[in-house]
Amino acid sequence: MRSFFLPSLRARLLLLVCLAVVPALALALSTASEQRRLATIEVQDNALRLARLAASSQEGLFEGAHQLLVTLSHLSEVRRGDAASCSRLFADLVKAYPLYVGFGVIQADGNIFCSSTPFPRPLTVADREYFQRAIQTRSLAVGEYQIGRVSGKPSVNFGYPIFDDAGEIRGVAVAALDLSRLSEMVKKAKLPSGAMLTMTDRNGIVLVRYPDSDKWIGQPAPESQNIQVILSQGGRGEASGPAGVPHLFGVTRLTGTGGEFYISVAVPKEEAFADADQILTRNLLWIGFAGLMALAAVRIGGDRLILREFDALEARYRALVEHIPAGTFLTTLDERTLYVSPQIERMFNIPASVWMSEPRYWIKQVDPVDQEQVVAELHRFLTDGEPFNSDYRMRTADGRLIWVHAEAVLVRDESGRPQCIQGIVLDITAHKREADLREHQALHDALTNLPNRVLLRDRLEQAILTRQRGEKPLALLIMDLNRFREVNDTLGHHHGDLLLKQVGSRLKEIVRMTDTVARLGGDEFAILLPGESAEGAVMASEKILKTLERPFSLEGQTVDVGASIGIALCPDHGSEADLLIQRADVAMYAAKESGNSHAVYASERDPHTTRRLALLSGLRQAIQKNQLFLLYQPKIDLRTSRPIGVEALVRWQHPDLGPVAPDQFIPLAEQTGLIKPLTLWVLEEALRQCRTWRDEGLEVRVAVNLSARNLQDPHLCEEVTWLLEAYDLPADLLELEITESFLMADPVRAMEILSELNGKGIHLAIDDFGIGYSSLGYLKRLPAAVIKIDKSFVKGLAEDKDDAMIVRSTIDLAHNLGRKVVAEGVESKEICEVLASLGCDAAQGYYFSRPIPPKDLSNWFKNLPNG
Ligand SMILES: Nc1nc2c(ncn2[C@@H]2O[C@@H]3COP(=O)(O)O[C@H]4[C@@H](O)[C@H](n5cnc6c(=O)[nH]c(N)nc65)O[C@@H]4COP(=O)(O)O[C@H]3[C@H]2O)c(=O)[nH]1
Repeated sequence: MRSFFLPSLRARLLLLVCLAVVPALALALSTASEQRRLATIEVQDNALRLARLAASSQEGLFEGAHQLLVTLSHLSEVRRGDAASCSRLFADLVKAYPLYVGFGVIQADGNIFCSSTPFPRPLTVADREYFQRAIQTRSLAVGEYQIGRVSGKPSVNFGYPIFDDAGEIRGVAVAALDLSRLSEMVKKAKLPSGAMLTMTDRNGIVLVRYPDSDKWIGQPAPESQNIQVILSQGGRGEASGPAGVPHLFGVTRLTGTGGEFYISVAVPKEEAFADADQILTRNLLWIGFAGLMALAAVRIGGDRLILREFDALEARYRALVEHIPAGTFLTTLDERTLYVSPQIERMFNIPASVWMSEPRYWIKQVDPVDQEQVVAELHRFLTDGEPFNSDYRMRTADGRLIWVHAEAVLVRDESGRPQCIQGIVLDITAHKREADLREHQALHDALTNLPNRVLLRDRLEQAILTRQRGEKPLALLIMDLNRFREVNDTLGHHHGDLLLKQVGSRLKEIVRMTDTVARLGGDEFAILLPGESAEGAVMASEKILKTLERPFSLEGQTVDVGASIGIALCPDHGSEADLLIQRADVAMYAAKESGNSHAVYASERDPHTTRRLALLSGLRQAIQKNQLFLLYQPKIDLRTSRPIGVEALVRWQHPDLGPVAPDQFIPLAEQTGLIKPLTLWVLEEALRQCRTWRDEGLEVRVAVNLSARNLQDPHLCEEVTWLLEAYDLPADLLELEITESFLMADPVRAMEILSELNGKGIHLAIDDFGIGYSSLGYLKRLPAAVIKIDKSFVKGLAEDKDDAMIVRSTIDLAHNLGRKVVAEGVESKEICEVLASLGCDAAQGYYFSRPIPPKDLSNWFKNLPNG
């Protein structure tokens, strides 16, 4: 990570400094260029001025030569044709005019007539251009560079025609200008340093050159080819000078001289630009110096003031990145790893160099099971720019499979273009394991490890959905154990837990793999049977009940528990999970109440159907608004034929539905909890009536029915006692009838409550005896004084031998246990007599009286034979 971006930062700072220097550099260069341009103009102007100055002085010289020759051409020595005197004159004249190397006269044929310099043999100059032109033009002609044939010196000759009196040309007077002397004159011109003044003839041959005149006279001037061009530019220009060195030129042409001469002043460009170049050099030095200073400042100061800060920042960032409990990474857009933090190296035991070794290396480590998902999510991330956020499995170097949580974002530049991918990776294996465990715990029962209600509901929903697609039936069984409470209360919770575990194991053993066994809480289990019809569900229930018949061994204690199973079917009883659970529950209670071990849901027994819900709300109001009333049916002693008490039987006059039989609303009240207020209402009403009768002098024991739910009410005994006290009645004037099958639903609890009630002196009777199959041992322990034989046995007493046998053995059994027997449903004298013959103590039934209102009962009592 170190120096990951600092070098580039430093380089960028240095680059900034360099960029800052560029404008200064450009300014210096453009200034220098301007200065050079101005210097060029100035130097060329100056050169031209000097050239013109030199030209005008040369023109004066040439004019002097012209005058001199005109004068000479008129001298008598010249005109007389005396060569000797002419030569002498010219010899003297040379001394007087040191600028000339010689004077002479040339005859019209070109032969030299006389000369300031003696010449031993005849010489001709007829070929000289100046001579020819002087004759042709009949005026002054100036020649080109030449080496004098008489003087042997370099010169430029002036020729002027000599006319005779007739105006004919007799010859040409000549003056040879000494070029070396001419150069001497030029020396006086004030030339700028390094400048060069040159005079050339029309052939570009140097006549005069300062400096180095001796070297150049008679030589072709290098710049001569450009002279015409420069002249065409107004006399200012640029050309290569001696040794090819570029020069700035000022050039002028000598006019009115009778010849063609050029004077130029040339300054080497180097000299011309010396000032500008010097300034440029100085400026460049300053800029360079300033740049170097800035670079040094950036390198030293930048490092100290800025980069050190960045370094510290980077170190802090690195410390943070490398110490957070997550690995961080940076990749290119084509997933080439640029950086992985040490956490990632440790997490996978794979060094950073391996991660970086090839593009998309990381994807190889993803578990093949998750690869497709990861690649798809990555594709979405890279195309849509949505943050990458995913959990998947990856393989470590040592082959372990770990769960990781990865998040990544695209890092963008200022214009929003993605530059690279940055992200974090967390090892969530432990977390995942915990979450799985938590999920398992949330969905399973801790004791049995079976699915709990939540998971059952979920699976049920799934099964319903699958069924809808496949049109397969589905059965839900809800089961609770019959004697679980007994085990719990007698052997303790530990044994209760063991029992539940064993029940769970047995249930799991006998169901199919596709079935679900769940514990709903307490001793309640559910079994989900997908694809099972009603017949199949009944068979499964029987199988379950059979497997539970085998005794359970709980740490040496052997217990028997039965169970009740309610069955609900999809779609017959509903297509919603909650409804099916509720209906299987209803069926289970129905099974319990009916004394059967299993029952399929039937809407008639369901308190939740529409009619039942309407009844339920009506019943609630009926209790509050006194729409209930009691009828009383007497019980007759079969030996004395005297009444021994009455049974209070509740009636409901529904405002819309008319009379509603207790068979319809008592189970409803039991299933919904309304039974408690209802029982209290009946108890109070019956005791109030008993009080009234007593006040009227009629001492009659009133029997009130209790239901199974009343036996689970811990306040029952207290409330009954309170009512007896409230109506100031002795406890033995109250009898409580409890149906045998209710007792068997929770025998331990029933025993407790009955003992408590009995302890208060209240009479107890077991109702509907014979259908609940109570064990003899249990019956023996019950504190009930009376056993009421169910009317279903009594009815068939005259014809059915089995019924007669049951009634007889019940009477015998009861008597052996010291209990009285009351027969219910006695409708005829014949049955009454059979019962009496069997030793039955008392009877109740239509034969004696139907259930009647209390005032009718008072009359009934009074009308008895022994009234
Ligand atoms: N066929 C026939 N029936 C006879 C004869 N003699 C009496 N009965 C009927 O037999 C039932 C006797 O009451 P049960 O067995 O306790 O059965 C009762 C009892 O379990 C329940 N019940 C009635 N009142 C109450 C109450 O106040 N509280 C509770 N918890 N249950 C009650 O409702 C059941 C039905 O009550 P009822 O309809 O009043 O029906 C009464 C009564 O009218 C007869 O000779 N032949």
